Amino acid sequence: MVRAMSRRGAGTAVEVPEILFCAMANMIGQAVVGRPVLDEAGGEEAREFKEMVVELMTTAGLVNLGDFLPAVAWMDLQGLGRRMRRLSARLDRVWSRLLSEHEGSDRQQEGRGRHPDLVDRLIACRGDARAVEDGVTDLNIKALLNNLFTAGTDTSSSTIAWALAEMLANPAILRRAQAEMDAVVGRDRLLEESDVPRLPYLRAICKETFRLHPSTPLSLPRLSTEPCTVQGYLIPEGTRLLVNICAIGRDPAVWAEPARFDPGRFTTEKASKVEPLGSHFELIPFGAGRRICAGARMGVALVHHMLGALVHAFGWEVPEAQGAGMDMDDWTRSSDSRCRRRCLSGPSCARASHPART
Ligand code: HEM
Repeated sequence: MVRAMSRRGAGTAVEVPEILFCAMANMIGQAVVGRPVLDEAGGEEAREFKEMVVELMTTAGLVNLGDFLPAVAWMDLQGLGRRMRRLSARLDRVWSRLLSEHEGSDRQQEGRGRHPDLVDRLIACRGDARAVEDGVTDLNIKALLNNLFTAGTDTSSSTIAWALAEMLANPAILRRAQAEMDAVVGRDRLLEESDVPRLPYLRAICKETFRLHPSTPLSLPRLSTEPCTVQGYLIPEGTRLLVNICAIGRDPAVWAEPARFDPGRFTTEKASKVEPLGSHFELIPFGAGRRICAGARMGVALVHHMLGALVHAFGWEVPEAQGAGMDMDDWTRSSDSRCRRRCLSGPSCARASHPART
């Protein structure tokens, strides 16, 4: 990602969300199918894939009348069911192509021999009734690809885009982060993942972004399997539950000046121990408990490393052509439903120019 950006030359404007999304899909591709899946410079294929992922997440998050009035659900009054089926068919074509390419390439398969990727292992279990009750089917594999690529890409890339946008809006934070990196990493090489434990301010910036801009603001809908009482409220069996992650991160009873982006709040000795991985309930961008995000540790590692690499390697500024500056509104501050899409795919500010530093 950093190489692709520097090839564009100093001072060129880059569409940050696009380039991040592409890098993210490629890293997940590397782990899952053993190769990058998109052209690293972004382009049409990356744009189309990102569009599908964002549409999937926004459509799934819309209020569907049929959920509240089951008697009329079959009419699909808002057309959401039709929209999801169309989208699902488009995505299914992408996964089918990936799966058959994976099987088709003997040379690649030989190369992977010693280091089988996730799909190699799943293919090896296909039809093996001992592995899973009815064996693993192509449909199972495609569903898993769908899960990993959609849940892992836009979540991580929009978090990084928001972090960068907040740093551009607060240049003192950007300068402090770069000073920390210069002291720890220097300017002769790129920042590596192993540097992250020695960069407490970078980690504080990531936590503050997880708090203020969680990529999954209402988590995923869950269903209670038995009745229970929570703080005096009876929740009957079969209730659909949404955890308002966004409101938890902005609770004024817990966070001073909750609307302010202030990584400093995580630099005190006590607050620096608050981690976003589900054991501190005031900060749960990945959910918590048994159904916590399956990729939480990967998500944290990717956000730290990629944000760090971008901030360390380049100087950042908003291009003059952007005019009045950045639009930092998200869906919590607007009744416009398009803002929800914007919140998921990152702020509209994220086109930035990037003279290289490293
Ligand atoms: C910044 C990055 C990410 C954030 C903020 C995030 C957030 C979340 C949240 C809030 C949930 C719902 C948890 C719940 O219901 O309690 C979730 C579920 C999930 N996430 Fe992530 N995620 C991120 C990255 C990833 C990555 C990198 C992957 C995999 C490559 C991933 C895979 C999944 C999967 C498979 C689920 C569904 C788990 C289930 O079915 O219970 N996520 N994520």
